[in-house]
Amino acid sequence: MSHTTYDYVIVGAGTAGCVLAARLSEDPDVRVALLEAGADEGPDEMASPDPLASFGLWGSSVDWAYSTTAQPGTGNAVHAWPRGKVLGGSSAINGMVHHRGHPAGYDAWETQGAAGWNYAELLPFFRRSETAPGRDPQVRGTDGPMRIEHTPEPGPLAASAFAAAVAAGHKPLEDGNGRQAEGVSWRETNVVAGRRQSAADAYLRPVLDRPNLTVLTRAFAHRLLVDDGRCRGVEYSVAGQRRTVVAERETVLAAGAIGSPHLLLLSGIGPADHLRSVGLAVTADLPGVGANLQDHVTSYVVYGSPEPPQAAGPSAEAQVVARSSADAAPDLLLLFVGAALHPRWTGADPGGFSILFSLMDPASRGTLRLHNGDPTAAPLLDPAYLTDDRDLDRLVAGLRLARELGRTDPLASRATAELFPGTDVRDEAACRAYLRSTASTYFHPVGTCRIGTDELAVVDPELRVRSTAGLRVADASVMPSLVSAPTNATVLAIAERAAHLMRTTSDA
Ligand SMILES: Cc1cc2nc3c(=O)[nH]c(=O)nc-3n(C[C@H](O)[C@H](O)[C@H](O)COP(=O)(O)OP(=O)(O)OC[C@H]3O[C@@H](n4cnc5c(N)ncnc54)[C@H](O)[C@@H]3O)c2cc1C
Repeated sequence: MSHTTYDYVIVGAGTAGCVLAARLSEDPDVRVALLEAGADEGPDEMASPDPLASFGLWGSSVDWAYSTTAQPGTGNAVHAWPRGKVLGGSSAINGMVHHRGHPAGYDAWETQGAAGWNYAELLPFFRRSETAPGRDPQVRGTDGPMRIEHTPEPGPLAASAFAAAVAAGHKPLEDGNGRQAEGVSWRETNVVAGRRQSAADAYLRPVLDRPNLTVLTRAFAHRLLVDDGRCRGVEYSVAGQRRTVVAERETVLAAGAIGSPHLLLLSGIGPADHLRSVGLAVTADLPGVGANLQDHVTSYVVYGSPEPPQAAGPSAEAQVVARSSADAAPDLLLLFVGAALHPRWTGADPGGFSILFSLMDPASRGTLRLHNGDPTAAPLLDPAYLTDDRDLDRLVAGLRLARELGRTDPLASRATAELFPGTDVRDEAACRAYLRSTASTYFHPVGTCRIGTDELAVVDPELRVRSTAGLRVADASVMPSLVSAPTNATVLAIAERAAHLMRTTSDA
């Protein structure tokens, strides 16, 4: 087996891994290796600025193509869980929305035991990640790698949706990522000059010529090398050849909310009973690994419209952060889409429009578990959608809010009919049944290696794995709970902070 030695070994070149590789290799005296199971490039559709075009990437060479276990809370449906497998990871196949969400979602992390993880502490790292010209520089970045272009001029339908949201009582915000986050704003996207800007485009490609940075693609990590309580590196394979890579300082898992807990479990770090049940030796009994799995659930109201179909490409769309009840935290996100979506992401028709409504802080919690000890076998993914009844109640409130928008002018006069759920779905029981049969993923699993200090925490507030020296996790898996926005901007900030922590805190 060939061995190569670096200071830092990062597993996974997704959103977080690209940030970590770029930031850690800024110091010319450290040697950084970045391992990625996918290739360096993928199909041309990856560059498309049209979020709906990303459906075409599902099941392609750049998708892990996971699926959930059958979900009793959504009529026993099995939900497709695409995840990026290419430089840029899921940021190379996602919907490109750039949104932080409401500060309350971050402050809740600290309340749950993630000391020092709140919005105020993360703000410098959000700012460091982006360049948002024309925005308030106290809260938005001015020189970060992720460039946020001005929102394009809205088409008539999108302008009507924004105006209807204001007429329905949602506060108009000049910047949805600015000082105020609750209300209606124009969605920002990771699109630059008409092309997707993944984390690889923003962070990694510009620094690929650094002599102290080695990027290994098609390098599939099988397990961590743990010796005497310390992680020494990673065993991986390229084209069927087994290799090891040694980390003299630290190994960082940035393999995502599925990949990172999966690798910990395959390395014997996780709940001892579960590891033994699949025949793996226990390296460290860490019961929280793979627990706390959660995901945003979404459904939609769809209207027919005589309007000409919206041109594909970067478009201005209205988004609303709202509350399911006056005493709730901001827990609903409504997103206007200028196409008639088919249920559960099975396609879209160009005529008509949709209002997605999503529950942003679900109470339901599920698990990621090993099927067996084979690293190439997909793990069992059970997000336990809508198993906590409070989630369904709040989603019913989301349906009500979305319909209220659809009934409000000037949007109402642009709709011909409510196609889904349809006007016969009215009473509480019918709405609940509609939601159980249509609710699906918003593609934002998190939480499987949660930050904290209690028994079930996987990493401490410096992101060090609680059982094993020389090992951190820095990606979507460390989020204790979901925030009121899609997760990519949050992961950029987590990884920015992780790079800072790695430079300033010891690894033991
Ligand atoms: C279809 C879809 C739409 C989305 N839409 C949006 C959106 O519009 N806006 C938004 O903010 N968020 C969106 N998200 C979510 C967002 O993209 C993710 O939360 C974010 O990219 C997660 O970053 P990460 O670094 O944690 O993981 P990832 O970006 O998934 O990176 C993990 C990387 O690790 C690699 N890896 C995993 N296991 C191994 C292994 N064993 N060996 C080597 N490499 C490995 C993977 O190939 C991947 O490149 C969407 C996600 C999807 C899938």
